[in-house]
Amino acid sequence: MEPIAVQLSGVSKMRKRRVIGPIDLTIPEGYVVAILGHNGSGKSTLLNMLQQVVLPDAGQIIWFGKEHEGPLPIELRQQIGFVADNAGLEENRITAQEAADFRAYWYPRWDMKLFNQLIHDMEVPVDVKLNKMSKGERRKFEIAAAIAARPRLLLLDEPSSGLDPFAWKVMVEQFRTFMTEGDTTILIATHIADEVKRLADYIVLMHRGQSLGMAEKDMVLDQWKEIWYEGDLRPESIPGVVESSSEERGLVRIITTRVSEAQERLELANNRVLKIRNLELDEVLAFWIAGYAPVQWK
Ligand SMILES: Nc1ncnc2c1ncn2[C@@H]1O[C@H](COP(=O)(O)OP(=O)(O)OP(=O)(O)O)[C@@H](O)[C@H]1O
Repeated sequence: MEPIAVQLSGVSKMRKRRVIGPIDLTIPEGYVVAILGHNGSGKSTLLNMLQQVVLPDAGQIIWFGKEHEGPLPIELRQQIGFVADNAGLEENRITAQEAADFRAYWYPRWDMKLFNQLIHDMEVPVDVKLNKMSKGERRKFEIAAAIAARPRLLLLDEPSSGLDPFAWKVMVEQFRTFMTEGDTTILIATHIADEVKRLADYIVLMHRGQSLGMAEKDMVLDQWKEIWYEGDLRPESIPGVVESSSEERGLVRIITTRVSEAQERLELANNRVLKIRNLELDEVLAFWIAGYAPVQWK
C-alpha cells in the first residue's frame, strides 16, 4: 500500500451558513491533488484544517501516520508550506530578502539557492517591503518562499490568483520542476482548468461543504465523451449514456462514460459516428455534482 500523507475521517467544521463536512479523504504521499469546487464549497476551510489554523469540530486527521490534538507541533509545522488565499500581516514591513532570512531559520530544509533562483525567474523585487509589492509580486514571493522551504506537505490556496499569464506559466513550470525533484505532497485549491490539467495527479471535488470523492485526473478527463452520430439507434440502448439530444438533420448527440462500448454498439447497428469530443473539466464537474461520479481512487 502507498504511504499516506494525510487522512481525514469524518472531519467537520460548523460555519454560520453551512457545515463543512463530514469529510473522509485519504491523500497519498508524493502526489499533487487538486481541490475543486464552487465558491464557498469549503476548499479553504479544508486546507486550513490541514494545518490546524482552523480546528475541526469533529472527526480525526492523521498527518504522516500521527494524530495531533489542537495546534500542530513545531516539527510538523516546519514541514508544511502554505500559500494562503490572503497573505498574513506579520511580514508586511520587511523585504522579501529579510522574510527569506527569517524563514531560513524556521524551515530546517530551507534552500536559499533555490529561493534566489525562483525570485530571479519570477522577477520578484527583493528589496521592496512586502506590503509595498503589487498583489502579483507578493503572490510570487509567497510561492517562491513556499517552494524554497522544501516542505513535505505543500498547501496552495488559489496560488495563481493575481498572476499575469507570463507569471502563471513560470509558476506552473516551477511547480513541475519541484514535483519531479522530491516527494512533496501538494494540495492545490484552484478554479483554473489548465492548472489542474498540467499539475494534478488526482482531483477532489468539494460541493456545499461535502467531499464528493477523489479520482485520478486522467480518469476524470478521459472517461467522458460527447459523440455525434447519424442513424436510428436509440440513446437509451447505448452503454454509459448520461445525456442525449436530437439535433438538426437527424443527428443525435450523446454523452457517455463508456466510449468504446458505445462506439461498438453504434458500429454494430450501422450508425455512423461523425464526431467524438472529450468533455471539458467544468462539464465533467457538473455531471459529477449531479451524481455521476467518476471511478473513485478509494
Ligand atoms: N472564518 C469564517 N467564519 C465563518 N464562516 C466562514 C469562515 N470562513 C469561511 N466561512 C464559510 O464557510 C463556507 C466555506 O468557505 P471556504 O472559504 O472554505 O470556501 P471556498 O471553497 O474556499 O470558497 P472560494 O472558492 O470562494 O475561495 C462559506 O459558506 C463561508 O462563508
